[in-house]
Amino acid sequence: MSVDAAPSLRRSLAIVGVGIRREPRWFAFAVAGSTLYGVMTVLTASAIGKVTREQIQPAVKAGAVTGTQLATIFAWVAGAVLLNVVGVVIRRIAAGYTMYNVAAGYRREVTRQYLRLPLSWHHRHPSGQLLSNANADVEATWNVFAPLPMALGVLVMLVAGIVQMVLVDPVMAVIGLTVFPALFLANLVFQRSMSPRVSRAQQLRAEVSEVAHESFEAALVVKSMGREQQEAARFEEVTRRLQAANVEVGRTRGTFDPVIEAIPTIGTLAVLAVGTHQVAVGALQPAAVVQVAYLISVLAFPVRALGWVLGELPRTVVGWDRVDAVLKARGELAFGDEELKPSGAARSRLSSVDYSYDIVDEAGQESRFQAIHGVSIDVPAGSTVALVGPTGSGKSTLTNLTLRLVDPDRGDVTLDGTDLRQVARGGVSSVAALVPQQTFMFDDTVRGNITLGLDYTDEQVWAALEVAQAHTFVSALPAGLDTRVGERGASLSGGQRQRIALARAVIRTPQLLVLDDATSAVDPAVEQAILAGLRRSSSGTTVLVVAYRMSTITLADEIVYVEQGRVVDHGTHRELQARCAGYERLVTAYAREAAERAAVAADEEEVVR
Ligand SMILES: Nc1ncnc2c1ncn2[C@@H]1O[C@H](COP(=O)(O)OP(=O)(O)OP(=O)(O)O)[C@@H](O)[C@H]1O
Repeated sequence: MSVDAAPSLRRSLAIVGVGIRREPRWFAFAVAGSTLYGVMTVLTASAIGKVTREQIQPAVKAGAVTGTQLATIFAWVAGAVLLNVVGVVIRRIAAGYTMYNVAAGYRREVTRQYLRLPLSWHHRHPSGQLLSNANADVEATWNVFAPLPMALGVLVMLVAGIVQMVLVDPVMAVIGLTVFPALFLANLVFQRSMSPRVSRAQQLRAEVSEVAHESFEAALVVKSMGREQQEAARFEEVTRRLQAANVEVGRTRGTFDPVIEAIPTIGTLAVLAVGTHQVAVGALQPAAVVQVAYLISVLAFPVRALGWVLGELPRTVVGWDRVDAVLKARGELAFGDEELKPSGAARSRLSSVDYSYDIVDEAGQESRFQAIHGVSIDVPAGSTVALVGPTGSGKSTLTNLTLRLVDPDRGDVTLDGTDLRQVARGGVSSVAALVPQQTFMFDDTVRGNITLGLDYTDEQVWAALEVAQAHTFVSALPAGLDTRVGERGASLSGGQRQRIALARAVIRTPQLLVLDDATSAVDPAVEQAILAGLRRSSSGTTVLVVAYRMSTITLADEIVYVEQGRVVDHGTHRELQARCAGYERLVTAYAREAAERAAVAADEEEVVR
């Protein structure tokens, strides 16, 4: 074995050990079943030797076979086969339980870890890769449990078989003992050439799933931009590479398989050649030759089973490395044990906060981009504060910081004076809610999308829908609250989805409600009604709203104006208009856009009349 193959074998065995420790009982059952099979196979050889000696040879000599002889032969062979079958059934069932239980456990862990890891980690990992980690990689890691119990159990068979061979005839046993090392060596060479090829195929399988996922996700862009051909070509390119890698794996297997198959057959032929000569010179009984020839052919199987395990081990290592990278991913948010007060509007503060994103370029080089520079924002309890700033100025990043979806690199973020890093897990989300730019709908009913499984009454749901100005359209839906919205809310318009997402936040009566451009798809009049409704219904709520419309901005008690990740100014709309040139320019543009839209709407009305 090469120098670098040894640690990899040791590593893969260590990984297998991890799996065994998770399902020791089922694994022990599987090995026991396999051992029964191994022992019975060897005993079958003895049974064949015995019936040859005691029943077949006399029958051949007599030139006729009696009913009793036939029945005895049948009873011995059938008994041995039955016990073999029992061993196989136990091993298969228990190995299945071992493999699927361990894989299911790891799938759950990977998924739990995804949900635990902060947004900053998710920013760096495409969802196709996550799918592949939770699925193909977990499978690749634990597939080894299919052949492993058999390989371990039949080791017993190998030892017992060799002992039996030596007992039957030492000369012929020497032939056997040459066959098995040759077979094992051929298997080792086979595994060494397979290992890199199998690793590459596994890596490419993950890549195919990543590209496929991205293509399906981007279906709308691809179709609307007429990029079907290019996207199909991109997918084809990666699948071709996978195809080539799999063909390479098949070719290697195809080259070795005949050699590995041929070795025991050559051994059996050698035993028959030497054996018949020995029988002819009267040195050996025919039964002994039959027994040893049978042993060589059946013992080739355990050696092959060991080969299958060795064949699976490279995939185990590749799969494990990818799964383990997720499980060991750092950056999990640490939680404290502070509780936030259960009700009443909360005061939210950011003090001298810096935040940087990790960026990975085409060449895989990591760097950091500082998006937020020394920002301090105070949102007094019960107030409505608007965040205003040009595109890319850091507004969404600030909302993420406010709700501790990410932690600042420097400075701190508090709710009612408690540093969010000290709050217990789940504490922040139980008192604060975010309605993000991109709304997500589950393929569930309207009710399910609002309650998210919590126990709210229909009255509460309708009240939240009313604040979100969604009650009219929901009551007009065919099944009202029970209407299914389709995958990602496909059966709803963008504005309707936003209003359901808003109702989802409102029903929780949060102490802090953060709206990140959450009403962009509803028309200004409805938006005005929503914000007025929020103010009326939410004396117990503080609202931080990322605003793009004059109507939203003028409703706020205070406006914070940001540019390039820095707070440039804050105050009332009038104050900022008077003293902040950047703000003035931006809101003038918003006002102009609103006026143009109103003019178009008026024209359309005129045409209709
Ligand atoms: N996941 C990310 N990785 C790297 N950089 C990011 C990431 N998300 C945002 N940025 C960068 O951080 C800066 C602030 O982005 P942010 O989304 O907070 O701006 P914004 O003011 O909300 O923009 P918009 O008004 O367009 O929604 C931008 O320059 C953006 O390119």
